[in-house]
Amino acid sequence: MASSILRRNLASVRGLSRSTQSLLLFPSPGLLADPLACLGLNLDFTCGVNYGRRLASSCTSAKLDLTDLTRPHSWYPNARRKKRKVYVHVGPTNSGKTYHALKQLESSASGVYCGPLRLLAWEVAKRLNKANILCDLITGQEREELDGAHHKAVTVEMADVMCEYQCAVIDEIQMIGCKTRGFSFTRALLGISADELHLCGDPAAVPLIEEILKVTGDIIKVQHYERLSPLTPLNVPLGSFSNIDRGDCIVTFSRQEIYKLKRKIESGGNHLCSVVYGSLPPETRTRQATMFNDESSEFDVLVASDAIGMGLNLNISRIIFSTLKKFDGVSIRDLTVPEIKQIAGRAGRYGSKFSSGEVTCIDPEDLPLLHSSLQSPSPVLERAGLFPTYDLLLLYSRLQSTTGFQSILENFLEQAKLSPHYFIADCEAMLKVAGVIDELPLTLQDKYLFCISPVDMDDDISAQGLIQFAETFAKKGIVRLKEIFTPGTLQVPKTQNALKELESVHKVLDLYVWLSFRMEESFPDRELASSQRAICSLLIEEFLERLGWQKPRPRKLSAHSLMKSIPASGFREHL
Ligand SMILES: Nc1ncnc2c1ncn2[C@@H]1O[C@H](COP(=O)(O)OP(=O)(O)OP(=O)(O)O)[C@@H](O)[C@H]1O
Ligand SMILES: [Mg+2]
Repeated sequence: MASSILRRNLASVRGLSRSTQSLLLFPSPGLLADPLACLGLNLDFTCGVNYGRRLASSCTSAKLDLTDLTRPHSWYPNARRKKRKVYVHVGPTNSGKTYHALKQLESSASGVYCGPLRLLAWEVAKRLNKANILCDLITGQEREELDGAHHKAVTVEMADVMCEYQCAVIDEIQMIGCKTRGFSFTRALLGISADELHLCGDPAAVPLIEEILKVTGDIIKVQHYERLSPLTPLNVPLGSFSNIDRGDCIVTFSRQEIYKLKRKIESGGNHLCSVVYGSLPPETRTRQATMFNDESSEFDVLVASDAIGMGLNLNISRIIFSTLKKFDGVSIRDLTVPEIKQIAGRAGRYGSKFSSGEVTCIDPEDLPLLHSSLQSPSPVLERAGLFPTYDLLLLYSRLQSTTGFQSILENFLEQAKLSPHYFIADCEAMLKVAGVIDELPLTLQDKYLFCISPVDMDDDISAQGLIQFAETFAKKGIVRLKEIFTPGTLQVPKTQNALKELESVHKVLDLYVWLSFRMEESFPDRELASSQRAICSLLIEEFLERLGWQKPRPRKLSAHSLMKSIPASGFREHL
């Protein structure tokens, strides 16, 4: 058969990852699997022009459609060789879903926890290691591997689909429907090769999971859970700010509003506020949460964005929504039912200081929406995210007349064929990166890597950081951090703008660390970047502690004293 000859030919081609070569030999038309498979492998993508021509003509004569993504389950031969027992733990927030899945993980000989956030991976690694179960921590920006460990806590993007486990946990599985990150959950769901797979999340994901797994031969068992402690929606709004009490968490969605509320509450003289929001470094978010949780700390109120919606274990007695609207990057919209339930569910965590929770709003007009949302089931998920693999894009690129990653990706996505249970991930952010690096003399693999890197292109400093890294890499093949950033020049921010700038500097250093794990020789200064990144978060915390509060407070480690500061950010002018 022409297609099997083609597969054999392709499998011997230099430049395809080992996993892809084996998949090409796997008898499936839905070939060229794993979206993230290439990332850990050292690939050589210098296939010549002749190869491109040969491949193009082979594909045409074999009528092999590279854009056919209708059988993603066949992309993962390791998982397909198993008849996995899939346990789906579903229920409301705070019902013990993750707790029960982790108990199974702990009692297994080997296993992996896949979470949606670095904070969750950290928490699980810490928990297992404390219980004397050696557990590696692997995220895009961290690799803490322990001799003899058979367990791993990872962010879902880092899940290894080539490894064999006795037990695997995928937490917050309803994120499979997330338009940007859903495809990584699909990949973990279809691809992890484990005897037992535990999925935790919202019941709204169950029909989709059952549908997707119909073709895998896995055995599925759904376990329903009830909330462990009561959550009461109040009939009255907060009223005056003098009603703010210990253990309250005020939720709002803009950074500016968070600091405004913090100042307002602290000016009352009775409370100090910890803050948690998305662009704070994750370690800062954890430390702010720890300070709020600590009964002996004076920071007894939390002001947060929806960044608290997942993961952090917080001693919250009452959630107070300052608004039920949020700007989602395009327009201002109402919060969805799942968002409201997820955030409200942080109050009254089982086993915390507050055994029952309450939820209310500042604006009385928001109460009806709050009440109805808490009583409504989340809308059933209909489709899971999907994204083509690098290898697939590489093969497809050989059939195109352009070398621009942006147009290759756009053309591919336009032609992609999917089954009704899937959607193609929103790759607007990737296309934005492609748009700025496409002209550089980089291989497709390098471009792909920069495009999937965790850069925030809406943040000017982060975007400039990425461009600087890509340009220097294209020119010299090696990016020394000191050429771009002067270590020892960071200082405690004095204004909101300086704070925002420092958050962005942290993101750029984080990006360097991320790149260093994938192109070790070209980004050799990982240690320096990590230490500067840690200093950034300490300085941010120093600022947060000083803000709105004049009384000096002893600290074990003063970030300020760590360095003598000169300019606001250590990055040279172009950053
Ligand atoms: N049987 C149990 N014994 C002791 N503690 C428990 C038990 N079940 C749950 N907990 C604790 O209750 C809290 C909530 O449990 P868990 O995190 O598993 O809830 P969840 O359903 O996963 O919530 P979410 O949807 O918010 O992630 C955790 O601190 C957990 O350790
Ligand atoms: Mg959970």
